[in-house]
Amino acid sequence: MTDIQTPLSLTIRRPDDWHVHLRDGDMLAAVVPHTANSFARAIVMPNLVPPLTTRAAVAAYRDRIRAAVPKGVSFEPLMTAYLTDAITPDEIAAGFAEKIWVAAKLYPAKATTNSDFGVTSINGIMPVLERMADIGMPLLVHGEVTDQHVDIFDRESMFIDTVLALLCDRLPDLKIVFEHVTTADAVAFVKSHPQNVAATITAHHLHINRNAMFQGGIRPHFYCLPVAKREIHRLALRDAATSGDPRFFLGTDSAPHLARDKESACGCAGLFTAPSALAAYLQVFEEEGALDRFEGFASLHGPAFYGLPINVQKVTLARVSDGQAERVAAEIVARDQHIVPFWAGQALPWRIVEPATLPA
Ligand SMILES: NC(=O)N[C@@H](CC(=O)O)C(=O)O
Ligand SMILES: [Zn+2]
Ligand SMILES: [Zn+2]
Repeated sequence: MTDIQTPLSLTIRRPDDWHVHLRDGDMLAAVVPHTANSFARAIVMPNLVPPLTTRAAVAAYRDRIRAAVPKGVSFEPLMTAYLTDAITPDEIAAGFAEKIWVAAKLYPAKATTNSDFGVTSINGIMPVLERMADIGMPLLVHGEVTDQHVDIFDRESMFIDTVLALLCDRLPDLKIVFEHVTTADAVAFVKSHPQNVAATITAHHLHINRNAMFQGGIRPHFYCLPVAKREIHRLALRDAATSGDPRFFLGTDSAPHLARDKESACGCAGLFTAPSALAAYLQVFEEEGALDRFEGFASLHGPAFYGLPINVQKVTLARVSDGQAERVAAEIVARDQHIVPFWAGQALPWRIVEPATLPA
């Protein structure tokens, strides 16, 4: 008996990535095509060295990103400002009014990669946050406390209790994106707030729990921040992502680092997921029987939160059989940059089949 299976396919508005790191220089050139291939727009994080804190620096970076987009592909970077203790409400509001940036990013100082210039006290930047609430500008938050005495697996839930809940009480109108949530606590927090509090969820946190970092040995390519948590948290994230709740949307947190910087005695945090993220998300929705909710998560909820139009372009994705599946490279080498991607060597279960080339 032959088993003929109709290939499963899905046509949706072209998705956006609401949290990505594109870096600069050769690394930027190496990674932009991977994001632009899957996503129409992306919120680009400002944690360069030095960080992007002025209109001039962000506008110049936006030009460098646009120049790195392959010909024939349409991709629009949505820029963000990096909040420091010193940044002024006027600079933040001017960049927003001039459409140089669409949001500002709060990195608690030393919480994660390139956050040394981040904010040391939320109270200290209250005038900036008040102005953002007034003008409807979203605050994007890396939500972890930085106290090294707090267990690394508790830093997100502790941030909710000691920082985020108080901020939401104090500025109930401020639009907040709780970035790359990793815990059931964060999911519950977002659900218990009105629509002005939302969250991004990464593909990797939907796939791995903390065991992945220690499977048969130490696995630096599964180390990111916030660090992956227990299985119950991964399941809560899968529930939230596939629930259809518009407060949860796609943000890969694709964060490339040179392989040698991760494969080190003190390896840095961040997973390069851009090449495989879309397929990785889709697999989750397929496994959860929620393919009909994928478009909301990937293409509709984010623009609604940011007050931006949804993409006009559509893409068709198809389930590919194992024999025909494209494999993610074991290592991506471009412009002399050696990067190990998420799902290295594995077959991608879904791919974009239409349009064959993404329109400009
Ligand atoms: N997620 C990470 O582990 N790393 C990010 C920073 C961040 O998003 O916290 C990076 O820039 O490398
Ligand atoms: Zn972060
Ligand atoms: Zn990030």
